[in-house]
Amino acid sequence: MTRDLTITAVHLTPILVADPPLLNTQGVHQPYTPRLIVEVETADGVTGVGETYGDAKYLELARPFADKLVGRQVSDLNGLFTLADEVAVDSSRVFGQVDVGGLRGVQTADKLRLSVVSGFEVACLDALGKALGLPVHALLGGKVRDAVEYSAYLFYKWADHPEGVASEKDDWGAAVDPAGVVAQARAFTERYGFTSFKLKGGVFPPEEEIAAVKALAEAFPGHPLRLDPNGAWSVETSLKVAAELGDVLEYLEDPALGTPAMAEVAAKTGVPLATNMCVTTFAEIQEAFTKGAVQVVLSDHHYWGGLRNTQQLAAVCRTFGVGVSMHSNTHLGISLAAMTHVAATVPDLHHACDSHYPWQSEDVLTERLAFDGGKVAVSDAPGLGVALDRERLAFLHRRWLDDDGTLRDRDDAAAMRVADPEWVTPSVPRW
Ligand SMILES: O=C([O-])[C@@H](O)[C@@H](O)[C@H](O)[C@@H](O)C(=O)[O-]
Ligand SMILES: [Mg+2]
Repeated sequence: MTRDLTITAVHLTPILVADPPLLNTQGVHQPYTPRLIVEVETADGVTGVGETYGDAKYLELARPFADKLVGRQVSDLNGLFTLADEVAVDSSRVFGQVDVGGLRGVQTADKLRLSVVSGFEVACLDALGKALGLPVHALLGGKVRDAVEYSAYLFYKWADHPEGVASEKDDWGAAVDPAGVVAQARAFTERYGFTSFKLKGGVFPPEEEIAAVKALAEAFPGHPLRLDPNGAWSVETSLKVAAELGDVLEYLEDPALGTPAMAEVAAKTGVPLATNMCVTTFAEIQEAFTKGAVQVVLSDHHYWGGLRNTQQLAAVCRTFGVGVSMHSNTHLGISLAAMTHVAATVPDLHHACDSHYPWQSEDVLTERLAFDGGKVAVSDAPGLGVALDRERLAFLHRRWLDDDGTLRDRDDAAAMRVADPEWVTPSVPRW
């Protein structure tokens, strides 16, 4: 049997999906957040789907990339990086852009480019898997586990988005103190069976966040707990928090910003440090590992450049005795499926992965992925094992088209200014 794996069409659909008012150190999530859905079609009529960040700067790179992809083989995964280099040269305006201090670490042009590649890589793997009748994990060398564990991703949050903002109502309620955080954690366990918990910090003064983690430790004795202020603390504050919470934390995530500060913290505490901010590219590994700045790297397959790069990162971490797990930003089911396939192939995955998915009430799939006992079962169906709901996709795309441009780029500080006009993104360290 012969198959024609030539890519005959690529469709890019930017969408806006509902997002609750989750607080972080930069502000609050907007009522809708942009994502980009990628579809790759082959000559044989197979379609593969991918998902990545959907802000304008990603779209600017994704469009020329999509044009260049037509005519290539869906199996040419290495070629995606060469193509990205060509697009980067053509789009030198975007390529030169550097934005320091985002929640995803230093946002270099290289990372933007890799995030775009990841959406196409996942779509190509999905198409290839469907064409060959193999699940994505088999294309990655095969699963070593049948289910992947995720942690409950707790956020301080308001009950509603600020008044006057059109948005979907969520049923989580507010969480702005230790009791609210514990109630949210209970809801997570009841709804999804999670057994480990991560609290997004950097929102309230450290003493309040310490109290919240202590309350979690009391409510869920012996369960793995993490706190992630996204680099909002000084070295001194980080060490105080580590001393207070050392007995109950699985790890502290990005307490201080950047490798030198993280190395200073790591040198003076026994609490393991994790990051999705100071090690976000292969180029950042050497300094961080040499200085002993991090004990766990949280891969985000989007900005690491896809599932195969995530496997390579895991291999480097294994070599240096550094742990690996998965970071998450706001995402939908295609990305959760992709994360689950790659996580299923990583041998030493000793920490539950992060996922924002429970916070997303909307999706583009006919059937949402389910957490059972805090785990997602690894699909053995061809490709990712998910199906696109075209009506939902069209509806969410319509929302993107109707937006006047204010929500097409995620801006947590702008969302906060709706509630507090004086708000400016705090300088770092905040405490
Ligand atoms: O969604 C958020 O507010 C998070 O803070 C996100 O932007 C981070 O990238 C992330 O979840 C993290 O672990 O740092
Ligand atoms: Mg983090």
